[in-house]
Amino acid sequence: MLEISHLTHRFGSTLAVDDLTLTVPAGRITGFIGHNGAGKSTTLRAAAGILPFNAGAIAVDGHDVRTDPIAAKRASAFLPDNPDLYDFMTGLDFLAFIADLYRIPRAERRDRIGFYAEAYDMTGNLGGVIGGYSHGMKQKLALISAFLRRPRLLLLDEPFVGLDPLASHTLKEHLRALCRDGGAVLFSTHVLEVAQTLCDDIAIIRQGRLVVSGPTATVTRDASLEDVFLELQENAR
Ligand SMILES: Nc1ncnc2c1ncn2[C@@H]1O[C@H](COP(=O)(O)OP(=O)(O)OP(=O)(O)O)[C@@H](O)[C@H]1O
Repeated sequence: MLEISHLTHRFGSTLAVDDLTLTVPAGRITGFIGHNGAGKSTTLRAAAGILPFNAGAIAVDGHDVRTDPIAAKRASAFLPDNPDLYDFMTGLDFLAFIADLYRIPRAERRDRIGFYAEAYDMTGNLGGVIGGYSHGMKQKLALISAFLRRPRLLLLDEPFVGLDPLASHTLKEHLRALCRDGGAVLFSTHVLEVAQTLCDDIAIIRQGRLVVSGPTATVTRDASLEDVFLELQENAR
């Protein structure tokens, strides 16, 4: 579903991502783990088609993000760690705007908004302006807008930070459901426990380079990775 080949990107003299190759298959949740500044957000933004990267190639559901950007963006939804939404709009206006943008038929949008708003306990808040939302409420609205689109690929940057335990639980269920329906998920996290319990696959990035990727059980069992895990755990603390 997502094919990243030899992705390389620099910000000035900082080599943020260095020759990274990673595949996220359909039907699987992949956890993208690394310490602060490892290159996770840069990779996710490149995959989402919002960061013009220096070298390499990325395809989403077979669509090259550089040569076929509209099809690639249509197939994926990206949630940044700090969603920048339109403060002057109500939550409902924002969702209607996204539904218009992605041409979601009226009956479907009503059903999906109703379903996801209920699931994230946002039904009573959608009439309020986004500027008055808490950080967690903004995050939930961004999640609803992503699920509303039924993306094939979901790219999430630290999605569990700021969510209450119930919303975190709901999100995990929705990620699993998206994969059951043939979609794929790539999300970044510092929390190893979340990755270990939720992910089918884990990819570890350090200083812009992919250290390892593969099925969670294999990656976490590999003794040579103990150092990487310890380092990440220290970082998380
Ligand atoms: N817009 C930017 N301008 C300059 N340097 C940047 C920019 N964005 C990221 N970087 C640098 O690129 C490197 C990778 O950053 P990135 O945000 O991808 O890491 P990350 O793994 O997502 O980190 P975190 O877990 O802290 O979010 C870091 O050295 C960072 O300082």
